[in-house]
Parts: sequence; C-alpha cells; structure tokens
Amino acid sequence: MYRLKEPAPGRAENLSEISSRVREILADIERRGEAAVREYSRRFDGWDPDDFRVPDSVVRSAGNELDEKLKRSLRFAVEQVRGFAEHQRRTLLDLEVETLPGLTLGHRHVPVESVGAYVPGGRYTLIASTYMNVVPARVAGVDRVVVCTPPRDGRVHPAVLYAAHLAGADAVYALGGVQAIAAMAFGVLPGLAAVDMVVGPGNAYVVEAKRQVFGRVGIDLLAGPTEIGIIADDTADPFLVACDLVGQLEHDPRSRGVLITTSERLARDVLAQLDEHLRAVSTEEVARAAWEAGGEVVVVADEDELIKVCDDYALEHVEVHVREPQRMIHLLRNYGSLFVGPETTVAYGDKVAGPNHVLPTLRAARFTGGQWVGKYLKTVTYQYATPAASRELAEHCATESLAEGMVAHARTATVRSSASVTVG
Ligand SMILES: NC(=O)c1ccc[n+]([C@@H]2O[C@H](COP(=O)([O-])OP(=O)(O)OC[C@H]3O[C@@H](n4cnc5c(N)ncnc54)[C@H](O)[C@@H]3O)[C@@H](O)[C@H]2O)c1
Ligand SMILES: N[C@H](CO)Cc1c[nH]c[nH+]1
Ligand SMILES: [Zn+2]
Repeated sequence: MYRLKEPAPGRAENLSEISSRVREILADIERRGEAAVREYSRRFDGWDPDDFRVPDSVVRSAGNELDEKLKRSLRFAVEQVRGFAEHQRRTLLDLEVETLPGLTLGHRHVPVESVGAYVPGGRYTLIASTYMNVVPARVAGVDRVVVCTPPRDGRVHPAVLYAAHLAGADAVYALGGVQAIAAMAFGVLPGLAAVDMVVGPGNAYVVEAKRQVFGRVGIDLLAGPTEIGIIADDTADPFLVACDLVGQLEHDPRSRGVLITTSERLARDVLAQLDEHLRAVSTEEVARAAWEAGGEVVVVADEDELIKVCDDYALEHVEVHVREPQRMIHLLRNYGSLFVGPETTVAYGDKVAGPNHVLPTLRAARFTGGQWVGKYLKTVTYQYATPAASRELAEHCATESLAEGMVAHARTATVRSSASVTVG
C-alpha cells in the first residue's frame, strides 16, 4: 500500500488542547450554574436571552415561515426515518426462557426516561439532525425529549423548529456548544431538569463535552466532525468519487475524506479532478481546508488489502464503488454506515433515506455503530425460580462464593437450600 496524498500532521496536539478547554468550561458551569452558561453563550455565540427556551407557540407555528416544498421534503424525511426506526424497534424482542427446569430468565428493553438532543448549528443549520435525534427516542418510548441548538442571527431557524415539532420534541432551547451539553447534563437552567442521556452530533468541542460528561449521564456515541471513506476499483467513476468526497468535506475544516483504491489510474484521475469539484461549491473554503489537512488517497494491492485498510480506518461513512458492490456489506466490519454502489450517496443517508446520520467518528466505528432506537433502550434482565431450581443454584453458588472467600454471598444461597455446604 502507498499514499498519493497524505494528511497534514499535528491533529493530536490540537485535540488535547480542546480537551483541557472543555474540562475547564464544564467545571465552571458545574460550579457557577446558570451564570456560567450565560457567560459562555455570550462569549461563543453572542447570545444571552431572558429565557433560552423557545416558546412552544413559536415551535408550533414555525412551519408558517417555510415554503411548502421544503415542508413536504421534511415530512418525507421524517417518515423515512421513523419508518426505519420502527422496523428496527421490532427486531428488539423481549425474552423469557427456562434454561433449567424451574429457572426462568428474561430480558426487557426499557427506554431511558429523559434525553437531551444536541442539534449542531454553528456553520450550517443541520435540520436533519433534529429528527435523527428525536425520532428514534420517540420510537423507543422516551418520556421527555428536549433539544438544544445554537441560535443563528438571534433565533433558531424555523426549519429546525418545524422538524422538532414533526419529530415530537417536548421543548427546544436556543443554546449551543459545551454550555448546552453541560446545561442538559447538569440541569442548571431554570425549567430544564437534568436529563438521563445526552445525544447528538457536533463539532470537536461538543463531542469532547459529551465524552467528559459520560458516566454522569449516558451518551449515544462520539459523533464528531464528519468523515467520508470511499473504496473503489477500476470500475468507479472518478467524477462521482471526487464529487462525493467534496460533498462531505464541506462540513468542517476538521472533516476527513479518504479514498482507498486498487486502481492507481482511478486515484490519479480523482486527484486531477478534485480541484475542479472544490471550486464548484460556494463552501470551497471549508472543504479545501479539510482536504488539505485531512484528505488521503491510498492505493492498495488487491481487494483483500482494500477491505483490511478500510476496516483499519474505521470511518464514519463508507461509499462502495467496486464491481458487485453488495458483496462488501458482509466483508467490511468497521464503519458507521455503508453506501453501496454508485446510485446512492452519503447525502441521501444524511437527510432522507432513513438510516440514522448520527454516526461514529475518530475510529469509534471499531466499537460502536451509529445512533438508533436501540441506543435509547436499556436491556435489563430478571430471573425467578422454583424451590427445586433454587436448591440447585444454591449449591453451585455457595461453592463458588466460598472459593472466593465471599462468605456472606454463600450464606444467602445456603439459607435457601438444604445443600450440605458448610458456611465458614
Ligand atoms: N458524526 C456525525 O454523526 C455528525 C452529524 C452531523 C454533523 N456532524 C458534525 O457536527 C459539526 C457541527 O459543527 P458546528 O461548529 O457547525 O456546530 P456545533 O453546533 O457543533 O458547534 C457550534 C458551537 O461550538 C461552540 N464553539 C465554537 N468555538 C468554540 C471554542 N473556541 N471553544 C468552545 N466552544 C466553541 C459554540 O458555542 C457554538 O455554539 C461538524 O463538525 C459536522 O461534521 C457530525
Ligand atoms: N454527514 C453528516 C454526518 O456526519 C450528517 C449531515 C447532515 N446534513 C448533512 N450532513
Ligand atoms: Zn453530511
């Protein structure tokens, strides 16, 4: 394997600076509460309203400000996302089995009680992140779902409010960044009680804040600056490959785009076209910065190496532009979401197709998939037994407990049985 384009060095140092900055902000908000939230909101977003909550009447009527075409597309998208989430929910079955005569074991999928959903809004108004967060929470049966999103031009964009209303959010707060994650996790704003789980994507500050509040509250996953990987062979269309790389690079100067290909000719064709695709978009500045800092082109020897390298990168999105692309669904292991064949593209998944767009970044795809209805459900277990089954368990339990020196554990077993185990 060799690279025709390398990423720029120096990203790791940057991340550790962000981490310490976020730690200071979270500690300050925990100590000083609302006053600190207001101070950071003023500093980073120039925003300090009387009340961060958007009035419900404004949320309900936001659709009046939107044109019908956009509203139709948003309704289509929400139905696609809801439909897929409902199908996924049906795969999560409660279970009750008798694994020994008289011993019944079971599990149930129980929704978390309250969720705080972060909808990014620094650079773009990410309307779709509203329903990607809220819909699966609602399908899971979460009782309370609040949304936080940064204001732009002194308000939350009406399309985000319309999407929040369609998706079924209980409240929307115009608050962004680390201060929003802290407000939802710590419950420091009047009327906004602490939630059990903070979910949603965001920039490097937001994702680091989620990582740091984890434990105190649950999180869905680490969904930071967008990444696109494309695996391709000599059948791929260099135009589509270059176009789709730039398609995601416009997200953030920290976004990554990686082409991994068995064809040096394709790699060179894509590189030759890339500048033209960057120049074709008005978001060129961000996309070009991302490409220069985080763009990579890797040429591999064969398909086995293609799969191995792609799995090592563990990228958020992977587009598959190879012969018989469906084969890759079962051959690849580490990715957030797969886009199979040239007729689909990451933007479909971002907005309208149905699978969730909140997906793992920074190699988190090695250990987690993306957001989905299952992330909002706790799989809890239970057991009950007949007296005969209890005696059988008691004997084994007491023997093992005594071998560990756990005498009180052993006693809880032996008092339930006539087993001849000596309690020391
Ligand atoms: N992985 C995913 O699933 C996924 C999905 C959608 C979007 N994204 C990513 O979400 C991100 C959105 O980023 P964004 O910046 O546009 O919006 P954002 O809402 O995530 O962040 C904006 C907030 O960042 C805070 N901020 C800005 N500079 C700061 C600083 N120096 N210190 C502390 N806080 C600061 C501000 O408070 C602001 O409200 C992009 O990186 C995009 O790629 C990821
Ligand atoms: N590609 C993003 C996930 O990394 C999601 C998104 C929403 N809108 C546009 N893109
Ligand atoms: Zn995107």
